Amino acid sequence: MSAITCNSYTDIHLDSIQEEPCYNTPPLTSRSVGGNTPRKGKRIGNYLVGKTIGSGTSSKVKIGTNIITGKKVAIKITKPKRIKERKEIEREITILKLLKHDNIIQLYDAIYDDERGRICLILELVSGGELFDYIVARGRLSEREARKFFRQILCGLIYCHSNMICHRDLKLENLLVDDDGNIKISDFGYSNIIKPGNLMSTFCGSPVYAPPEILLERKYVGNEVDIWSLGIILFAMVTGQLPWSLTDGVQVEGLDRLLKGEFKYPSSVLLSNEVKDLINKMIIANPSDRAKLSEIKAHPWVNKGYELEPDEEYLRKQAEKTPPTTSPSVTPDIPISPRPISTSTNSNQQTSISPQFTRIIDSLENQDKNKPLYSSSPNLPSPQKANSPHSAFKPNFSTSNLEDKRSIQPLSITSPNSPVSSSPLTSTSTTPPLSPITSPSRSGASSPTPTTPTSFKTSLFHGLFKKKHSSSSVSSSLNGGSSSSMAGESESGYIIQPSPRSLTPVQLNVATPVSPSIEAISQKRRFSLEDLVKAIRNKGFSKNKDKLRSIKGPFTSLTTTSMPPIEVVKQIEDILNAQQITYQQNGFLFECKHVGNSETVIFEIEICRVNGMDMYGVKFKRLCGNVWDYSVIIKKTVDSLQL
Ligand SMILES: Nc1ncnc2c1ncn2[C@@H]1O[C@H](COP(=O)(O)OP(=O)(O)OP(=O)(O)O)[C@@H](O)[C@H]1O
Repeated sequence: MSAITCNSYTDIHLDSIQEEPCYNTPPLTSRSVGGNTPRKGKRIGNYLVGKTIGSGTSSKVKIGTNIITGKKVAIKITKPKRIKERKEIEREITILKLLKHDNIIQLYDAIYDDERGRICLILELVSGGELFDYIVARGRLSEREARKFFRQILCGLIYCHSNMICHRDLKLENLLVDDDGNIKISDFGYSNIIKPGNLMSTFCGSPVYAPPEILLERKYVGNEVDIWSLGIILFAMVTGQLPWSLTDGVQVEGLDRLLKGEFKYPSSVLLSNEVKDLINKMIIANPSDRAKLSEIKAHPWVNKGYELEPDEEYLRKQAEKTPPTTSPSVTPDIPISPRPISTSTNSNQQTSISPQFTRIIDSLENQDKNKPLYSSSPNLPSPQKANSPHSAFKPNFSTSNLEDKRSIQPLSITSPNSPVSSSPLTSTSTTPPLSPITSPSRSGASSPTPTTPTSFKTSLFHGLFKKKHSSSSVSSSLNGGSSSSMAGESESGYIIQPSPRSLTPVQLNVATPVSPSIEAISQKRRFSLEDLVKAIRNKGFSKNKDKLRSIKGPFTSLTTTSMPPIEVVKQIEDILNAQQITYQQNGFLFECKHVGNSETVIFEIEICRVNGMDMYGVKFKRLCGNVWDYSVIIKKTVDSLQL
């Protein structure tokens, strides 16, 4: 590479980064080789650039070899053109730097090639390729094998969520398989910090794996989005198919069912009731009804044939790997047990967030405000440090409900004799296993709604949507795999990328025999999440009233809260059901009808944002009926609300 100016770590400004030890190689130009004999070929920093092993919408991933140590890495090269793209990659760096877990891809370094406008992520190389390809090669996975992968995905995700990070783009293509058959969650470009009481509104992810709230452009908390995607992933693993067919362009087949969370299992695939039960509890349209990670990890299917729940097993393995010592021989990367501060989200919910973590949240928020991202040198562990005992997994898993309690030990790297790591098996999850299928929308262990089974012949994930062109695995690339180009954008703004590999979704509405086989569809146009959201808008699914309105009031202390509106929605549903009030819900608006002895009362309940404040309010409006009856109902409702 000629005259590259690799301002390695030019300017990341997060304090957390500075607290980590600096193992970085010094910033290099292409001619600086750290004392060793320079090797020929393209270089990025200290890395000799090899073959392309994958590519995404905005990146190319190549094999790199550290010219000093000879260690192989993956180099994700991005050339952000827009601020949004740059933010995404910077966010990915920021978040990846915080995460150290065996089931999450490790970031070793980030190199800023200012001259060529590139940002290069030096990542742990995962040689087995994408889980997507793994499934394609096999048609589908046995439940046993799916369980093994699923437990590992769960471990990584529990770690993320307990550290208040949601991924928001979980899909088979972002789950890499290493040489030992272990999962590594990758691509944290859309990940975000879950800030208690705050809702997210960015629509992101991949159409096939995105839940209704994203497609309908509603606000969401974050965790539930990942749970939905997890459900789709499990469905795909065990059936080799997707629950819905979202066909090319704006002809969105199966969309109504997707938005309602209705799907059917292919009749050609014999599945256990347990796995269906678990999938049914994850793929649920209403985000607050989706199973929590604490329920999922305790589910009988997840633990069949295993002694411990996934995270407990992980901790045990970590403890076995780390020899017990009385005093830590190495200073932890991040302080042990940072003094927590409390962020109260509501009376029942207490969240402890370390000052360090708060800084990170603030930094990410500043990113959103277009503040400069980089101002100081980040210090990332070098590849040589990848297996440091301090990369052990230490979230607090003893909570019975991770999402609800949000009791976290963010980023606490615990020394081998710290309380957490010394007793890794003391997790005391009190969450009972999930009960048998309870979802009212699902009958038995199968689909909730009678829909015609459909075949999954081609393009399950690929031809339909934006799909990365990657070689089938790193190994094949090492043996001379082809290179690929970055995805381009068409004039219309659609992402067009010829896909050499494709899978097919369940073709609902088409009475063809179910086939789990996967055929390749090439040259099929993909469409992005944006296109799908537009299509939904055009179809009129997404109405304004689905959005949270911002109003001044009037509100009282009994009708205001900092609780996420989605939780308030759930409460209102429960209260109305308990009072036997019929209602129709449109996003944050409930149109209610109470048939009394004398008269029918019709009224509205709406959850709104309190103008200019980070609070939400519940607003009531009588449309018709007796005022006295109405006030009795409202009093009861307000008294039952726990805001
Ligand atoms: N560490 C790694 N080791 C091996 N292969 C990798 C690694 N990271 C990424 N890849 C390959 O490169 C592909 C693209 O990477 P990645 O998903 O991170 O890119 P992206 O541009 O963020 O993708 P997207 O289109 O989802 O935005 C992956 O699907 C995978 O096949």
